[in-house]
Amino acid sequence: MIEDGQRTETSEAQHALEQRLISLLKDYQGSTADDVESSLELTRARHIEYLHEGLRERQHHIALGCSRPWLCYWITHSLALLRAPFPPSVEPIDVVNFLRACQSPTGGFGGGPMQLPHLAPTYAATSTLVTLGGQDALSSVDRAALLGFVKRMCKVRYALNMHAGGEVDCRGCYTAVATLHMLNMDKAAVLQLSGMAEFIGRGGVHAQTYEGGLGGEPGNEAHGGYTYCGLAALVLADRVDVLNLPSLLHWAVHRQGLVEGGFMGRTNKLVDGCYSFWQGALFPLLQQCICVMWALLAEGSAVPQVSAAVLCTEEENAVAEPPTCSSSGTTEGSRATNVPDRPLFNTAALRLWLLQCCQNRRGGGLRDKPGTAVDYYHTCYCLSGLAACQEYSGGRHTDDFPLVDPSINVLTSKLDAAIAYYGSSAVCELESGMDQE
Ligand SMILES: CC(C)=CCC/C(C)=C/CC/C(C)=C/COP(=O)(O)OP(=O)(O)O
Ligand SMILES: [Zn+2]
Repeated sequence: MIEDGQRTETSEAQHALEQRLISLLKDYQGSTADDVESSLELTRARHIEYLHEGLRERQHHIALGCSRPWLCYWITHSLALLRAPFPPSVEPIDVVNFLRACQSPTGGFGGGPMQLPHLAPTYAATSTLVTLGGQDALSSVDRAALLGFVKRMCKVRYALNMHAGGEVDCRGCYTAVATLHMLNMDKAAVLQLSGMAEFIGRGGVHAQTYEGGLGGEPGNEAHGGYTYCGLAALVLADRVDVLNLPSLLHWAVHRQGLVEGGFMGRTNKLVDGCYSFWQGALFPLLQQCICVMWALLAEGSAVPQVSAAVLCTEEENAVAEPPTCSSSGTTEGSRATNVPDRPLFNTAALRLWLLQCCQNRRGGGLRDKPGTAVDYYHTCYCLSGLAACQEYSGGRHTDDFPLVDPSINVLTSKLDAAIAYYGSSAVCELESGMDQE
């Protein structure tokens, strides 16, 4: 907290925002004076304790019986973001062995041992193994069988089933393409078989709505979770050309709550900590597409309003010139080469919302909003949102997060290591005799 005497002119805006959040927080049921008065620090040690407890109790999460690889991912990724090791009583190999038990002999991973393969836990298990890294974890994925499973999910015209006979929405497109990306496997056949570009964008059934965001499936309301899945899938597939990017950017900037600074998932709904990632990560992804977007604007599309919130300073809000593109001007590859010279959303406001309102400072963990309980899903995505704030704040604030790939949400260093491992000649030779469907 800033002491009155120490306040400078530039800290005035931050102080005003802090005061606003404090009075807001006091209004929420269940908040205590202690919650409100604490300083704006990430209470790392408490969060690490909470995550360690989750790893130790992992076997007992019966209520989440079909999401157990997700729990592994939320916890291991959160620990990786906090640069924290596993607790002494749990070895990374325990998690690898558990995920091995979730792997289906027909390819892909189920939500628990002996369950049918499903694209969502397949993405979660793979992200966990990539985050753990090393020979044991990376070699445990049966890549050939997994590709067969993903191809079998492409039987519908447009997009993929989440599991055999299951629902069809943007999550399937994303989890399929993100998993293949982590495993350094060719995405072209799955793109072609699924027609996912035309499912998400123009040219087919079109999940992008009149608002600019994407619905889970064509005809549904635009929603942050599905918008992330659709945009990230198209970035990874190098097919953002099918989207109306100015309209998507316009929708995304207006999802940041003007009062709280957090993001909402849909128009006129409440802000929620987890959208700090689902919505917050849209901006670095859009940044990767920005040269394409400005080319579209040059063709005469409407200019998007880039200012994220009234909380920005005038200088931050000024959009006199298009952002500079520091790369070759293409969207090739999934890495953010075009680091913005100013953030496309209000990173300071989002960070304050997360630190002030979403942390449980005493018990550890992060939450949807004050008055709700912490859980591992919100802990993972609130921390992921904070990491995005750090990276795209143009150096304005740092909470010591490592670099994260916004299209996959694993550490960039871990993703690079996995891609190199799967591309190495030793692994290719080992797998060369395998039958790829
Ligand atoms: C990688 C992967 C599988 C990603 C899934 C992304 C996704 C669809 C996230 C949305 C999760 C969520 C909080 C839904 C709540 O909708 P709601 O209608 O209850 O909440 P609302 O009021 O905030 O819209
Ligand atoms: Zn949430």
